[in-house]
Amino acid sequence: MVREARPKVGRKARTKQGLVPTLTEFQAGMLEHKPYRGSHGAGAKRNGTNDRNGERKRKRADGDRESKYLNSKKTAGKAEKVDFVERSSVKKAKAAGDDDFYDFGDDDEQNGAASDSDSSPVDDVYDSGEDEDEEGKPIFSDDEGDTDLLESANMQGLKKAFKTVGEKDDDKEEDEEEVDDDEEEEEEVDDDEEEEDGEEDEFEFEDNDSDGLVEGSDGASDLNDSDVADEFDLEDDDDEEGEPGSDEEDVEINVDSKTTSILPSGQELEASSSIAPDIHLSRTRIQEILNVLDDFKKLAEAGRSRSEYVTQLIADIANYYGYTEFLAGKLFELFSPREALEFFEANEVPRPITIRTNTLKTRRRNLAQALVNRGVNLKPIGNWTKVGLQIFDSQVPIGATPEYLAGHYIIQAASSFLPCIALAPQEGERVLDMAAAPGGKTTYLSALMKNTGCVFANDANKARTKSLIANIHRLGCTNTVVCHYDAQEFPRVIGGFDRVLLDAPCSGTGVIAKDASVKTSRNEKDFIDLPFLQKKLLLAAIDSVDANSKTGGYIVYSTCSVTVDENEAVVDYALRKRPDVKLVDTGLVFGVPGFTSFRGKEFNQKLNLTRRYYPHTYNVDGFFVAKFKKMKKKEVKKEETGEDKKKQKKKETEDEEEELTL
Ligand SMILES: C[S@@+](CC[C@H](N)C(=O)[O-])C[C@H]1O[C@@H](n2cnc3c(N)ncnc32)[C@H](O)[C@@H]1O
Repeated sequence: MVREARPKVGRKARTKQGLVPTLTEFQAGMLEHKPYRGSHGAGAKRNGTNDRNGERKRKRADGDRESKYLNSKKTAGKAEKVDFVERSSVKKAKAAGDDDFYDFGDDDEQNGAASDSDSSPVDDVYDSGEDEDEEGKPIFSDDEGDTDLLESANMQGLKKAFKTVGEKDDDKEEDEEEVDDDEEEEEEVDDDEEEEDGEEDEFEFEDNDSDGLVEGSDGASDLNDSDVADEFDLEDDDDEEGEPGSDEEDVEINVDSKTTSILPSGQELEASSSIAPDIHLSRTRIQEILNVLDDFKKLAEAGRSRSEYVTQLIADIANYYGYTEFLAGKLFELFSPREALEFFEANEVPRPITIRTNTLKTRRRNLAQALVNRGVNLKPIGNWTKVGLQIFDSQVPIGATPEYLAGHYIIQAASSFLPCIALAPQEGERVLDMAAAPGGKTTYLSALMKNTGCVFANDANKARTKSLIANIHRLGCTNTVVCHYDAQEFPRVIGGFDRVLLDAPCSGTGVIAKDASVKTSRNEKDFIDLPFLQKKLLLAAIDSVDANSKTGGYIVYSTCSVTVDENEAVVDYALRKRPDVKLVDTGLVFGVPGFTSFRGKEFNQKLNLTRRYYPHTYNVDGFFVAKFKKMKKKEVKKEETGEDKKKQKKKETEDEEEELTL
């Protein structure tokens, strides 16, 4: 029986006791991982590469944090339950023969299963995320090259992360289905051959989830609900509130006794400013403050304002997770306090390894079969993509298989598929990919166009075009022209495109799980400079599109950042500056609608057509996608009603003010 855990939209962790599970608990969860499919299961071995110093450091820091936390839990009399999780996990690890169970920070050998940047013959291709732009900060790409920090087993980790104490398994599917053969019919390779050789029967995917998201779990645990409850001592948590010994009661007692002392006094604050921050104090207080914020009237200390609690909460989050207070605050304000915590927790866990089938060379089922034969455990990502595969574990380096070298697939983050799907380029069109390196999206566009028409793949950074060219060659994209202009120079360089993709340079706040340096490297100036560049690039993208294109006239803007400054604010600006474009539906089947207002700022109401993606909701990188349609002159006139004109006037005044700040 296959059991699936899928993070859901807006799902809240039920933290009746303590925080969502810690990294140690996440890792403990990994040991339950079993291969979803195929007879070459590599057990709980995790994927990764040798090139992961930053990641190791982060994990060590997390390990330290965890052990500190466990110590603090013990002193707080809570040790038993946490300790039990540890002990039972160790037992499982031993049973599974996993000697490296505690070696989370130093797993070079274990991680040979994924793209190995040290040994891969295509080293140069994997440079994104490590390259530096002119300011010396990384340019973020969610594609190949960044994936070498990913680990397959984290899906189970996320499952544990969001399955907090007492939560029911309501999101698990027990039914297995074969993937509908119809979906394969839409793939590029001719179906007829397939039917003749009857390969459908040879390779059946199981259970393609109807919600179409990236799996939040390995989907392979054979524990049933009661096993899970036994294993992690969850039974009590489903008890009625207030029952003796229930965790609910623990929380109440905890809160009652601490409401007066959660926030530090002035003296304590002064004293703490001269000593090193206490991570386990922060962690405990995070939960206590969340409890207070849940029921402020009842639980707040007299004379303390909500903002005092929020300020302390942000400081504790910054301290515990290692962010600057500035960035912690900026990200915190996107969510409710509890959801913010889910977001920060999800940033501590790598996203699943995913690959995209290159339909110019093969079809997904053939690729899957070939990889299964090599000892790769995988399954389709979800219903929303016919070309994506999620890798659970592998006995071979995913970045160096013969299929990889032959260009049958590219290692690509699932979120990175989204802008290409939204752009939906058609055969025979002229398409511009304005910021293309290392080419994950360019090569997808090329495949969607079946190597017809022309994709202009541009990147301002000449060094990065090396990896772009390498990917284009490896994947056999013959309809592509590479250039390296500052994209602001379009359409002067060349214009009149049917479609333009602007996957903009951004702060990378959606990919913190991949690059923890974002936590401390981004400052206020970045969130002025980057949107400034993004706005200019977006206007250039719009101006490069032919409104009279017979088949297109579309622009897609995307970032792997979750901040409003880099997303809705940029799109709203473009709508004001270019009345000949309107937002249209992205066609993406999942994603949270973009903000139509944020912290007192009103945006164009059509911003609800844009889509946001978060690691904690969909187990994909944080991402943003907006799709515009450039209108013909006649259409623009029709759109402009009297009401719109009034609004336009108001916006123009705002624009002028904004110009002054830019
Ligand atoms: C998010 S990455 C693009 C990832 C790429 N679309 C992919 O899918 O592989 C952003 C890219 O923008 C490029 N870039 C930065 N400023 C640029 C500019 N002014 N014009 C064109 N490209 C620029 C960077 O070199 C970087 O490769």
